[in-house]
This record gives sequence, C-alpha cells and structure tokens, in this order.
Amino acid sequence: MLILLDQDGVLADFERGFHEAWDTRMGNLHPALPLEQRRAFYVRDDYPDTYRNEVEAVYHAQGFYRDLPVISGAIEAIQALLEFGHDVRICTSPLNQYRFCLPEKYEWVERNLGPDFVHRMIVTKDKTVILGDVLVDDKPSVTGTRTPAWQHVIFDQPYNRQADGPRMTWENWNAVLGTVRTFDGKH
Ligand SMILES: Cc1cn([C@H]2C[C@H](O)[C@@H](COP(=O)(O)O)O2)c(=O)[nH]c1=O
Ligand SMILES: [Mg+2]
Repeated sequence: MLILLDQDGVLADFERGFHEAWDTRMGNLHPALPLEQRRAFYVRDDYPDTYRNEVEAVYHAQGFYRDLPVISGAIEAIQALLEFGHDVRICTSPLNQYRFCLPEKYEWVERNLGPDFVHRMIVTKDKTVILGDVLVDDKPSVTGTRTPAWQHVIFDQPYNRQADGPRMTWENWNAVLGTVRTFDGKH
C-alpha cells in the first residue's frame, strides 16, 4: 500500500510540545489544558480568546516544530511498515506562518527518521490532491479541492473523538491498516 502519514499529531507530538512550551511561558497565568480535556482540533479554539496571540506565539516560535517529541511507537511502526513492503510517505501541511515551521518540519524528519527519509516528505496545503491508499491523520475531517483517492484513517487523539471512521494508534496500527483497501481493490 501507499501509506501517507501526517506529521503533527501522528508522528510529532504537537500537543506535548505545546503543553510544555505554554506552561513555561504562561503557566502562572493560565495552566495548559490537560490533553484529555482538549476538544477542538486547533489548540487556539480551546483557550480563551484573550490568549489567542500568546497561543499562536508558542507554535510560531523558532525551534517549536524542530524540537517536538516523537509520539511513542511511531518510529518502530514506520520501520515495520517499510519491512512489510509498504511505500510510506509523510504528508504534511505547513502553517501559513511558514518561516520556522516549514524548514523545521524537514529538520524534525531528518533528526528522527534519518536523512534518507527527507525524500519521503510531501508538503501540501491540500492533501486531497495527493495519491495514496490511506491517509493516517489526526484531523477529524481532511478536506480540499478533490475527492481524495485515499481512505482517511483517523489517528486517535482526544480532540477528534467525535469523528466516525477507523481509528488508529501506534499500538493497533497493524490491525487497523489491515482493513484498508488498495487502489486495485486488494487488501
Ligand atoms: C494551530 C494549530 C496548528 N496545527 C498545525 C500544525 C501543522 O502546521 C498543521 C498540520 O500539520 P500536519 O503535519 O498536516 O498535521 O496544522 C495543528 O495541528 N494544531 C493546531 O492547533
Ligand atoms: Mg496532524
């Protein structure tokens, strides 16, 4: 299968990175929301409007994307997927404020998956134009200009539990991906 893996929220732990950076900068005024209480996909929507600038300052900061921790189990699962013979690509959308985000997404992949994996990166604002059998993504609804070729498998996070459909973690990936159909109709 051609497997598209989203980066933030699937491989890179955007939530933990935000939580730690927020507590360092702002914890004395408004402690970071515990992960299990996050409900909105965009973190700014779970914080009071009065903190919008401060929320954005956290993930616009230099080093934020580069230093995100790895989601536990992701690297080992990618190695296993490659060993099974799957074609694995990273399919990621940068912020419009791309100055640090964009190069740091590449740095993150180089640092955590190795320089060869950089060749596997697909950076796009519209994931529906990208071919694949499956897109593993934490966004509850991935939309764009086309009807996507891929099946969306939701990577489980507290802020996407309202969405229907197959739901994956780095513990159950093997069983969940086994249910996905490929372009030619085979498993
Ligand atoms: C505010 C906010 C932004 N994001 C960002 C993080 C990334 O730049 C994109 C999604 O990237 P992905 O690799 O395609 O997951 O959106 C976010 O995920 N959550 C937020 O709250
Ligand atoms: Mg994501």
